[in-house]
Amino acid sequence: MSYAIELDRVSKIYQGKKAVDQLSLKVEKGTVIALLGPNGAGKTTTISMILGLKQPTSGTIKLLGGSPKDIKVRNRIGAMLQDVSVIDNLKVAETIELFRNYYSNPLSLQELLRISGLEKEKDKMAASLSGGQQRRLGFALAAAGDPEIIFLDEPTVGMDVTSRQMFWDTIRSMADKGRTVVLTTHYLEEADSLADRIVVINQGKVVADGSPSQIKAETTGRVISFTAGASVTNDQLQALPGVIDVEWNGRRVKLHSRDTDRLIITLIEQRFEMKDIEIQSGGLEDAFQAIVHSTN
Ligand SMILES: Nc1ncnc2c1ncn2[C@@H]1O[C@H](COP(=O)(O)OP(=O)(O)OP(=O)(O)O)[C@@H](O)[C@H]1O
Repeated sequence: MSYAIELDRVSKIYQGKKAVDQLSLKVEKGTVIALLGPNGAGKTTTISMILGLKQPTSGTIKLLGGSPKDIKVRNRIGAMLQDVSVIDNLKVAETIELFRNYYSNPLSLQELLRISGLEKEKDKMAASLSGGQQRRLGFALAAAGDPEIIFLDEPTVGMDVTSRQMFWDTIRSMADKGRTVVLTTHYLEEADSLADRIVVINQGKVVADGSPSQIKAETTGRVISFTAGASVTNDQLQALPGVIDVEWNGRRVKLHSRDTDRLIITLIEQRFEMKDIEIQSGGLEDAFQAIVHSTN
């Protein structure tokens, strides 16, 4: 099996602090993979190392079977990083043309303007675009060489709802053409809707890995939330059978459990002081919170 990306026990240490810790990951070609994790988890550092922009402290990385620093490999990938910097005094179309010229088989200017939704802005100065439009230009530049793997670091930050939906459609059509897409995002809905595979990173380590439905099913099951009376303590709740995680927000409590039917009966039998009880099936948001909580 040839993988698009292979990381073998990769670590990155900054001034004695481990940003990425013995991370191993294999990504099959044609996958849309989302890296999720709280701020500072190590997502951007991981992507920068895969791209050859940062050197791992230890471990090995293969990109399309070769070295991330190999120019032939680099020509087959595209990246949209968090800070898109535009070139002064160039129009949108001119900027895209400049990038197209780097590649032997670029997508056409027309196609790039279309997939980034910048047809109307093509004659505007790139520096005058709004934040969301600049990110779309960043996407057009990342896609310019018709890459086999495209890396998107927080791609939809600052995009309005329409742009985001259009962007998602574009990502899906890239995946349909067999392209590998690696994205980091804080929008769990985005990961849920786009990704075949979600890898949750916390403190530089992979703490969960699976399809969105596997992540949801394996980790949380369901959630009971209620407003707890003054007598209810965290220790009492943690000790209840089947409780995976307890989250507090003021006096509002969220109990994660695989068997909420049994748990609600226990809570009532033990006469816990509860108001405004809700039972929800856990979504990706809850799964994510539970994973991060339990691995902190
Ligand atoms: N150049 C650097 N020098 C020192 N520490 C750094 C450097 N870059 C990142 N770090 C630290 O490494 C850790 C991982 O950072 P990284 O940017 O990879 O996280 P992230 O998951 O992308 O976060 P976010 O979601 O906030 O973008 C953090 O603790 C960060 O402070």
